[in-house]
Amino acid sequence: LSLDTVREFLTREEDTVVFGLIERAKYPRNTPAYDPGYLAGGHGHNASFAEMFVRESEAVHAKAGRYQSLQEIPFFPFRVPFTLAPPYNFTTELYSAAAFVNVNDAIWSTYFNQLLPLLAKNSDDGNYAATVASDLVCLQALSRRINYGRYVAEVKFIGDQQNYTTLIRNKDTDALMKLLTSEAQEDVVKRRVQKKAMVFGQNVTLDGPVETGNSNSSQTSFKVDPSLVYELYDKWVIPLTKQVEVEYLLHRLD
Ligand SMILES: O=C(O)C(=O)C[C@]1(C(=O)O)C=C[C@@H](O)C=C1
Repeated sequence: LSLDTVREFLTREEDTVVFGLIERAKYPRNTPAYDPGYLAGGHGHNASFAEMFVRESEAVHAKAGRYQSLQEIPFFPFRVPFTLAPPYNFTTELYSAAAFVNVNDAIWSTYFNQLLPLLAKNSDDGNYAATVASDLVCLQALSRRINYGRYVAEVKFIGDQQNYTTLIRNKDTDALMKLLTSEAQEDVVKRRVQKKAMVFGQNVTLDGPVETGNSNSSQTSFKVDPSLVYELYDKWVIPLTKQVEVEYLLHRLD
């Protein structure tokens, strides 16, 4: 594990996040799928259709061993044994006391409350199952990307143990945040995801050249607004990743 390899992972996840958003943007808001009142009587608590779908899907994934790899953390922790496949002997680069640090709760509420209203058109076509299936893909991609901050933090800790150890001992959250931040890198990431939204989200036709999405072609319309993807990273994805990094570091010497 090195800073280059963890950054490569984050870069590849950008593709998954952007494609996920493009797929979700195919469907309208479909608000009943998120309304706890829609499933009357469900499972004895007020879960929305989206929540039920994610919970049931994750149970299948857990059974298939998806969360044996620490790269992914489910939104709903289970004690479901994985029975569909033989175990794989994963090695982990993470420090065990900090390995399960995650911000899935914050990702969940940010996705449904802040992002979806900006992403999907405000109407209802009844395709709730397909819609929440695409939410699940987005949530998994965002969670994998953001909670990968654990790996980034491990690399940074190993690379500068002396400074990090002092700050961790002092529980100096602000100084940790400062030490792990690279504004130049954040700028690269935000501009790259915006460009990916332009490249992946253009309409491809056989006539004419490939649309480049440059600002003087006013015809160009993208499946997801590239500036929304920039903002998603600027306001949520990067800050939450940094929160994971800080929380991981705070447990790095436990
Ligand atoms: O690449 C890093 O160094 C990271 O820590 C990841 C990340 C990001 O979320 O993209 C977060 C904090 C840094 O300021 C820069 C980028």
